[in-house]
Amino acid sequence: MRKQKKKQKFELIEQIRIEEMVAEGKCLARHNNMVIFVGGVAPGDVVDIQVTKKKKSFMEGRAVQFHSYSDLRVEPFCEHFGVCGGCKWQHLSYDTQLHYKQKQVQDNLERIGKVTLPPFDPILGNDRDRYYRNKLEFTFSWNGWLTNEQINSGQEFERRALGFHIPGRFDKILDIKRCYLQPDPSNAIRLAVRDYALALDLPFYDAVKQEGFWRNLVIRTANTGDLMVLLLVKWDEPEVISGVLDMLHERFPEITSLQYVVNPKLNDTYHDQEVICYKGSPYIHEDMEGIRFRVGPKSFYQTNSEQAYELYRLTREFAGLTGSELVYDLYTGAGTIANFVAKQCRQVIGIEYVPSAIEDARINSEINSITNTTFYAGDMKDILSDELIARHGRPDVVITDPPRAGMHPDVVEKLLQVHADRIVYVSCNPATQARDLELLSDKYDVLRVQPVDMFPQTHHVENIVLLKAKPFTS
Ligand SMILES: C[S@@+](CC[C@H](N)C(=O)[O-])C[C@H]1O[C@@H](n2cnc3c(N)ncnc32)[C@H](O)[C@@H]1O
Repeated sequence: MRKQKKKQKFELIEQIRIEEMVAEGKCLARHNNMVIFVGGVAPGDVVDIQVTKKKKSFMEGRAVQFHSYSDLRVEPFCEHFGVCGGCKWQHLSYDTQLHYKQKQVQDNLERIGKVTLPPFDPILGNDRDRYYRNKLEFTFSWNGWLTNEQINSGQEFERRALGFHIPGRFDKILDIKRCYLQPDPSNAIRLAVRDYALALDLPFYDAVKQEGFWRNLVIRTANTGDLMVLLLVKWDEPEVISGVLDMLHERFPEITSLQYVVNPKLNDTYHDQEVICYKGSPYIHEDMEGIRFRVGPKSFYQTNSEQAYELYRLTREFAGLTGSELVYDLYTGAGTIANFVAKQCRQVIGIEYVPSAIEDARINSEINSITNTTFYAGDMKDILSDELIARHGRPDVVITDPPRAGMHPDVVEKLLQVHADRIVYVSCNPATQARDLELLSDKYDVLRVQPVDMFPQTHHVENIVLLKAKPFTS
């Protein structure tokens, strides 16, 4: 018989003052020269901490009792705060959030990057600190998460749920009453689908047994007014699928794209599944300065349209384009930056791992009559090769927007060899960006740093850095 691992019980540290906000939205306190990382608190709170993990140089814990609250706190506006995995910084005012995001970028660049930095531009906040997302994905569950209050109330609650994952739990879903992330009619659509499904006898998904009919619901609201709803179910049940989609069509005439997927697989990804367009168009469109981006049910598009525009506008400004430049757009996704800057330069080469994103990138050039873009699909470290550079020429400007892990060392090495005059480095992870900046620092100076907030109420921050090639010294 397998032995049950005994859960170690660590100490309770009483009446400790939270000092600072640090990486990943955690706060830091100190006890007997040991650092403790705690979530869900604010600098200035005085709390009792139950230690949950102990390492040589740090501990992790959770606040179990509050003795006094920080002045930085505000009342969270969402009833799901503290349970739901999103919007974990709602207990801080938006100005405080921006302050800590800017600090997070500065600390990382100074501590890890160890490069000479110019004065930072102040973080660009989002005018809209709620309802800023254009896409949300909800999950059905046969056995939703009950809060402590619900359990302690002794009442019976509907266990079937449609909502978001509890942090760290693949199998537990919080039924969402109202979400403040996506504009109307997102909440009304989700609740209508939930009520429709509850009234029928078909099972909500069980993520442990990997069975159940109702799986996921994706809602996309574009800045053009287009609205896409995508329903995912486990097996084909034509009458039920038509029933729910007809109900949506009737109640929400603003839906421009109504689609569904029968996903019989064990996992939720549908990129390899057929999407059936039930009513309306198979696509929605986003708009940026008159450039239309076609977004299909499987396409990637930045989830905050308003701030994506600000991010791209600043990226283009940092690139200092005059019309004559050859630009390489690394990690181009659906070619959004490449197409956005194309009219201000001679030619853009976009490179991206995902072939379907590259198809979108090409289509987006085509529908906007952009003829000076060329896109390649493949791993950056293979595609960004001597052969590619011989074919297209040495870039004047490189724009790079890698995933959270940053750039592969071979890619950084290639950029050092290529030695473009300017690199605009867009990043969603200041720690890996700082690491890469240090690697580039032999040949590049940092000229500008501009954090941008794409995700209010969370600790996430985007950062744009302009690097300029140092003059050759031989
Ligand atoms: C942060 S996104 C940038 C998207 C795009 N610049 C935009 O603004 O929409 C990073 C992109 O890098 C791509 N990617 C990740 N690893 C890659 C690799 N090894 N080679 C090429 N592309 C990669 C991902 O598929 C993703 O589209």
